[in-house]
Amino acid sequence: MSDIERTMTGIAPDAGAVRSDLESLKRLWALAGPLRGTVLTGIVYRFAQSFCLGLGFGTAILLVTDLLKDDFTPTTGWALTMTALASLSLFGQLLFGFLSSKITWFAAFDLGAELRLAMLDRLRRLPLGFHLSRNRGDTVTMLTSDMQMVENFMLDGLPRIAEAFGLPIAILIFLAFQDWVVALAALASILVAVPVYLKASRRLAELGIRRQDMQAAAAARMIEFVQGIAVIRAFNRLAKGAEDFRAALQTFRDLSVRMVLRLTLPLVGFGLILMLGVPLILFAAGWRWLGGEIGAATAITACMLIYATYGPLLSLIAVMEATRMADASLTRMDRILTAQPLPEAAAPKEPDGFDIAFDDLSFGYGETPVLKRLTFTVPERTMTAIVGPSGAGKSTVLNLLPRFWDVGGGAIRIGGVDIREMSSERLSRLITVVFQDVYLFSGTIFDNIAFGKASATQDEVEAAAKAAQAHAFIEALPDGYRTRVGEGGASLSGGERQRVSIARAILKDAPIVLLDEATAAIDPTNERALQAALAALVAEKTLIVVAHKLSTVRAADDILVLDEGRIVERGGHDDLVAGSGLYASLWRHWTEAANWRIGHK
Ligand SMILES: Nc1ncnc2c1ncn2[C@@H]1O[C@H](COP(=O)(O)OP(=O)(O)OP(=O)(O)O)[C@@H](O)[C@H]1O
Repeated sequence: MSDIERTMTGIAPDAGAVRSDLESLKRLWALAGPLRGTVLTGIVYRFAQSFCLGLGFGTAILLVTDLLKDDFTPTTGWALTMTALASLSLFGQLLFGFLSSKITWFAAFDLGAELRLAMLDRLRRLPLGFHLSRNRGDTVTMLTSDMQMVENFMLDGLPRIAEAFGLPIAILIFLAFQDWVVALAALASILVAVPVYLKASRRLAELGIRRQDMQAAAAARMIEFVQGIAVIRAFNRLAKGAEDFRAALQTFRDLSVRMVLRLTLPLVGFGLILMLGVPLILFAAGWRWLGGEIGAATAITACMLIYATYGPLLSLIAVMEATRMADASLTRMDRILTAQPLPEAAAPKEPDGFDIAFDDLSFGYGETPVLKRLTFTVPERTMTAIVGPSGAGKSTVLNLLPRFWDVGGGAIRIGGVDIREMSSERLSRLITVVFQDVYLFSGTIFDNIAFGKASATQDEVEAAAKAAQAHAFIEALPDGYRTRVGEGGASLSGGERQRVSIARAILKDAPIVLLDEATAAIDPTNERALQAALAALVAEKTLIVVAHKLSTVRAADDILVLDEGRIVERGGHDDLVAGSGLYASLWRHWTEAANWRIGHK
């Protein structure tokens, strides 16, 4: 793997398992789950369609060999049999062709839908760290083009493999009835060529995965380009964005060319070995005819059928790339499907109350410890503020409560129950998180607020919006609550977005609220509205807030001062400010900054 690939894809070189075609088919088979029966029926129909074509050829053999016999006199029964066989071949091809197309289309789409749902479910259950360490564009590509590759393989590749074998098998059976030596001669080159094909395909596996990764990286660059368009324009870096995309495409192209080059020789080898069957059959047929073992008619028809035997198998060459692409897609999807989700409690417990206890808690995102042996409790319906310098680990404390990550050492208990022993669904109902960065989904304002409670009525949504001081500005929008906001809430101001997110949290009405206060100063009107909104949200709740504002810190029942992942001070505001520790110095800086702002107004 080249440096540029590693940089662009962010994927470790050993991240993709290299599988043979047969192993890939097995993997696909395992993924097909309950649809296996349908998939198999589709393949069997396609095989039958091809077999029926072979029946046509077989009928022709019988017809010619019989007619060429010296002592043969056609009878009505014979004519009827030939007509029936030919009709059966034609009718079978039409019928099985239709059935196979119909059933494989349905199976492919059903499988695609099932796989997408399985992927989304897995994505939902994976720790947040997994998502943050991945490129968002890569996940999107996996859910779109990788899925498409697998669907196409089910729809087209797999049936074509069945088809490639149906006709040759039918012909071989007919030949075997005529003369087993000729049939064996026809089979010999197939037996040697197929392993060559499988080996060649396996050689392509690793390149195929890298090629798909690069394609995903190119798509990711495009997504990044669109998402960061404002920054790119502000810094006049349009050319840089295009350059990155071009570099990704160039690497993708180079890998594709290498793949074709690497494919050429083994595929020519496969074709050559297969076609060696032609002289072999000619020799066998001639030898058997000269030896008087078979009639001239059999020898001639065997020679005529040579290309019908090998032609369909040669079409496997075209299927190889589709197989490799589908396999690469499967390998990429496996990175998600086989990633370890957060463990779920086998026998979930119910919390007794909503007090929170951090018990000797340690945590690091990687090797470096971020939180070091924190022990503190937050009694029910109280407010605890966490303060400290940037990077001290304040947001990390909040991230561990909803299990965005699992703790490294120690435990977090809510109502006496370790959060890992509750069901994730119960834990999610217990906690509302209001982030610094508000995310609104593309949809109406109503949908965005109702996100907090699936069954919310218009009245409930409006009541929550009123409490969050958002009703007035929502009513003033062109379509009120039915106004659509762009992805991320693009069409609203920062303060408006925040109040919509608080309305969403109010509607959820969870007993524990985690609040990562916005650091950016906002205008006084918005600030007042925001404070009122927050007051409505946190009334009667157990609240932990990462505090950046003087008003918030003063209002807290308890203040934790965090520095380099440790609690260095703890207590009420008055006691802490009277001391000479970190809090007193932080407080001095805050008040100086506030006075400075006021003085400069
Ligand atoms: N997803 C992550 N992956 C790896 N390291 C992280 C991640 N998030 C935070 N960190 C690191 O963990 C440490 C604590 O970060 P955290 O965001 O908890 O600090 P904070 O006190 O909230 O800072 P701030 O006040 O600036 O928001 C920092 O050194 C940060 O670089």
